[in-house]
Amino acid sequence: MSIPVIDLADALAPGGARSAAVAAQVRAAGTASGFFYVRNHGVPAALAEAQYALARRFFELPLADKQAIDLHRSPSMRGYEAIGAQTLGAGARPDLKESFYCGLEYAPDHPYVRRGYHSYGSNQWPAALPEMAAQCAAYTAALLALAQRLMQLMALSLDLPEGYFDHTHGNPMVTLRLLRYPPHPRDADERTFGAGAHTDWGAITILAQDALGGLEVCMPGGAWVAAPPMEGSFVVNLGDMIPRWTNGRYHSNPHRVRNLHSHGAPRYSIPFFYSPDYEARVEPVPTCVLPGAAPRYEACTVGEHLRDMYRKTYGLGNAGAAMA
Ligand SMILES: O=C(O)CCC(=O)C(=O)O
Ligand SMILES: [Fe+2]
Repeated sequence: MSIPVIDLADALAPGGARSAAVAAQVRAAGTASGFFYVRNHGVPAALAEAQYALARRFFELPLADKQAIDLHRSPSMRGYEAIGAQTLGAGARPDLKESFYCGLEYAPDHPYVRRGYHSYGSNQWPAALPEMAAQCAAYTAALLALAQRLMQLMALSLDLPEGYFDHTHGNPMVTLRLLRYPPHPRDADERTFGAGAHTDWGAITILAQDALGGLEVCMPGGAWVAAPPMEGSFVVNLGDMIPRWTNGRYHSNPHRVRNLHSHGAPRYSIPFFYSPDYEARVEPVPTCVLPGAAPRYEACTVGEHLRDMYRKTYGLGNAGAAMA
């Protein structure tokens, strides 16, 4: 079993001629590993290339410039995270990657910011890269449109009207992350990863990866397979919200990264994490629950789901308090 490639040509607009065919492919991927590639996805190649170029410029800044916008200075989890700051896999060593987080700008008087919803707020930008805010905003807008179209195709794939999830599209929780992985150390043990095995927590992740490779996906039988780069494509994977929405029919599978094949070069990747409106309800859709059967998941909101995920990872300490 491998990771399928889905061509989105003629399926990008509602009612598109190939929408039903694409929905069938989404259903096959969702019930298998929850991973698929997309091509002809509508995001201009020049926009993605500019985003890589920006990521390189950002990570090449002096450490002090990056530390000046440390994530921990931001109430909305935006900014720089140093190498080794995150440990993803159970029993793994801290991840060998550094990153930068940004997202949609929500003004201080936005109700969700006032309510202290996790990651709603404003960005931190490095003073040395004045072009960064506009480039990230343009890339985010393009990826947000793609993510919301994928939610429509997912609705179709579940035998629902394609607009079924549209009411959850307002005030989305969106995180764009720039990642740089140093070369994997030659003497690294089996507990060392660029990113340890994990599932994503949100709804849909759209990943741009450079030409070096290193991403591996856990298939339904438990085998790890490479998800090699494919020019002009993104890797899409379903996050933990989707099993909840589909009553376990679609999967959010573990994946991990090791920068093993780059001949000493750093690997860059740019995941875009999409979650719907923080207040939207997530409950098993009617087409995924047998008549008379109890759903496997309780209804919750997007915010409650994400809070559960943080608690699972960090315990009930600070993260729980910050989300309250
Ligand atoms: O860098 C990659 O290829 C994957 C990153 C990833 O899985 C994540 O950030 O959640
Ligand atoms: Fe991930």
